[in-house]
Amino acid sequence: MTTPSPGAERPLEPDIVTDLRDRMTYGSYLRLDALLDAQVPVSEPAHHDEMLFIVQHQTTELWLKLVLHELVSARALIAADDLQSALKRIARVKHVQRTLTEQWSVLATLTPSEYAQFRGFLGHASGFQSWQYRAVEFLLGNKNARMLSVFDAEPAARAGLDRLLHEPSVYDEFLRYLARHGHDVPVRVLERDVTQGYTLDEDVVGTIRAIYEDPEGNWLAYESCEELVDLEDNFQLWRFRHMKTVLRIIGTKRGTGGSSGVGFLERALDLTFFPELFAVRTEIGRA
Ligand code: HEM
Ligand SMILES: N[C@@H](CC(=O)c1ccccc1NC=O)C(=O)O
Repeated sequence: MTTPSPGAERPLEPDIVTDLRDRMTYGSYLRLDALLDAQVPVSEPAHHDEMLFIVQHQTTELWLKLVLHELVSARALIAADDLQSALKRIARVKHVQRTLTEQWSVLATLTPSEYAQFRGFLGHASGFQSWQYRAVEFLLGNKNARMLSVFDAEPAARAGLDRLLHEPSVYDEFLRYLARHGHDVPVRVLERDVTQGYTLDEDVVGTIRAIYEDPEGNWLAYESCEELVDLEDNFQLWRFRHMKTVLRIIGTKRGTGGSSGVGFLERALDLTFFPELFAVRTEIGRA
């Protein structure tokens, strides 16, 4: 084998298609014109590091689009008793979450001095106004109608969120699945007002405990519980990295969205989507 020398031209294989007139191409299929035209800095003169800031947010929104696509599908599959397929969707979401959590290290290369030079151009814009992020929170059960008010000027986003607010979450559907498959789930839980955030029910802890005390007898339900725990764990890791990245970039300044800043993000770490799945850990092995 000879190693090609650095300056050597790599020959094109003879069958590479080069006449692409009137054919679908990479760029046309992926709408790269629109996608790559969408990075528009607002700082004047344009600050070098604003590109990083924009790309970081846009890639996050693209991944959130996939997360929503998968979670909406997972919820429908659970409702249709196809838990296996739902778990495949959730497995994919978990990989996306890991990518999103890792991605914070790219933004962490933005220093406080660099960010301070263009932060003022962002006005009151804030991640708090990300409708896709709010949609994921709603789908996972962290419902809060007050979060809708920031979308008054975006009717399509508001309508989509309002619909999700009134629909059962992934966890609501999981508990209904358990009830359909012989597990004790109180009617008050099955018929709860799904526009409200989900709160712990002691009887459901007992139901989950029974599943954890006999994994072999409840394999699919048991595995599903653990997948949901992974999902929440990953979500918390993303929140934690966000909070820590914000701390290193703006310290404890107030947020552009009007919140207290890091304090607000820290409080979000106390939230739990699937309270019984965590409460059961304290019970297991107890008399
Ligand atoms: C320099 C980088 C960043 C800073 C300083 C920052 C700061 C903040 C602050 C202070 C808040 C609280 C709301 C407010 O008052 O504005 C917030 C919320 C939020 N940020 Fe960021 N952020 C940064 C990057 C990002 C990125 C890259 C994303 C990804 C999309 C993001 C997504 C969010 C979301 C979704 C919320 C709402 C969280 C919730 O409601 O629990 N942020 N951010
Ligand atoms: N809330 C941030 C600003 C910010 O990060 C941001 C601004 C515009 C669009 C998205 C943003 N990302 C997350 O909050 C701040 O207080 O500096």
